[in-house]
Amino acid sequence: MVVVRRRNVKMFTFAFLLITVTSFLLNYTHQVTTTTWDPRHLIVQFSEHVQKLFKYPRRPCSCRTCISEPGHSLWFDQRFNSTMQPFLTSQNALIPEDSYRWWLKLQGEKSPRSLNSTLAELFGIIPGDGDPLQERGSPGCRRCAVVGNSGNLRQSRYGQDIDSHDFVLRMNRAPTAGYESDVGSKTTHHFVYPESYKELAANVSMILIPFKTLDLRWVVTALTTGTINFTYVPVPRKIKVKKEKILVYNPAFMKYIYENWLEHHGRYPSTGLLSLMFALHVCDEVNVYGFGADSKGHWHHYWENNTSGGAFRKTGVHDGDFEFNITLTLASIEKIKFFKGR
Ligand SMILES: CC(=O)N[C@H]1[C@H]([C@H](O)[C@H](O)CO)O[C@](OP(=O)(O)OC[C@H]2O[C@@H](n3ccc(N)nc3=O)[C@H](O)[C@@H]2O)(C(=O)O)C[C@@H]1O
Ligand SMILES: CC(=O)N[C@@H]1[C@@H](O[C@@H]2O[C@H](CO)[C@H](O)[C@H](O)[C@H]2O)[C@@H](O)[C@@H](CO)O[C@H]1O
Repeated sequence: MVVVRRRNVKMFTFAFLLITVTSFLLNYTHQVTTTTWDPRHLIVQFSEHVQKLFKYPRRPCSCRTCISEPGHSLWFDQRFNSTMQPFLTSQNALIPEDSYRWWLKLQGEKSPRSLNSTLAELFGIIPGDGDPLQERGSPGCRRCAVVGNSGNLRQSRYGQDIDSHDFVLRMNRAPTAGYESDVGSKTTHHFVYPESYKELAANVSMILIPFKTLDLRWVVTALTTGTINFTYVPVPRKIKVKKEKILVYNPAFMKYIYENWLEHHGRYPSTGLLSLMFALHVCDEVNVYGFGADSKGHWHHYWENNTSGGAFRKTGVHDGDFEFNITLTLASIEKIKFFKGR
């Protein structure tokens, strides 16, 4: 009798543990899995989940709702992959072959230099040891504002609201001086590529988005010899930003966005979408400003007076409409808050 009862307790404990661990691991990876009872498949899946769990432990989040939480929207869960790494770092400078081949075509670079030696040279100059925004294990609720460059920010009076975030992400040539009441004055991270570079305040992290090998080499020369001054347009020979403040966007993360989120629309993602997706992966709450047209249908920049500029929609590189729909869908499922401006 006692033996039977003990066996029952053991079996119950084993079944309970199996169910708990499996559901925790499946939940953890955010993947939409189809049920299959092939034992080999289950073992492979199980070991992959365990590996991911140890490699990418989930950061505790104390917001009311946290972006990476699965189970709220199938559309989101099917696209969001929390294991994708937004930065290249000195410790993680490997780009998978397929991502590299895709990336090489973005700007049709003729005879590119070796990527490995370029990255080795780059990480010999910049520390490239990650970003405090990314430090896992730090508790709390990371509130991020992503500020695009749309003219709909004019007269919006969003400035104070934007500045109240822990992290404020801006991009390209976006100025704050003179526009503080509408766009705020705080910047923690600024996304640029050589052709859109502007000098940043000393406390701002520069996130380089490389679209070609030359962009990575440009950072090296802009910090040293000053030899590169032209890519497809003139670019600054020298930059003042401190080496410690430079972070490098991961081309494999760009490809993930292009495939999972853009579903191959356009030639490659815009800086706005790259910044928004970056925020979704490193912040707990994301509020989006300065995306889309203004109330009159103009697509100009907030610092431009010529409202018929329309540069963002007119380029043949990005699918502005599809990108904007992603933003609206994210807002409709309450993963982000979208501030439409004026
Ligand atoms: C002529 C041209 O090439 N314009 C491109 C410019 C240009 O290269 C830089 O401004 C140079 O400093 O860069 C882009 O973008 P741009 O610098 O215009 O804007 C950054 C991001 O803000 C969002 N945006 C902008 C204006 C607007 N009316 N609505 C918006 O939603 C978009 O998400 C956009 O990505 C870029 O890098 O993506 C995309 C633009 O197409
Ligand atoms: C207006 C246009 O199509 N310019 C392209 C240029 O695209 C721009 O690239 C930027 C990154 O370098 C950024 O993505 C911006 O949003 C794009 O408009 C490049 O593709 C360039 C490559 O040689 O060709 C220009 O004609």
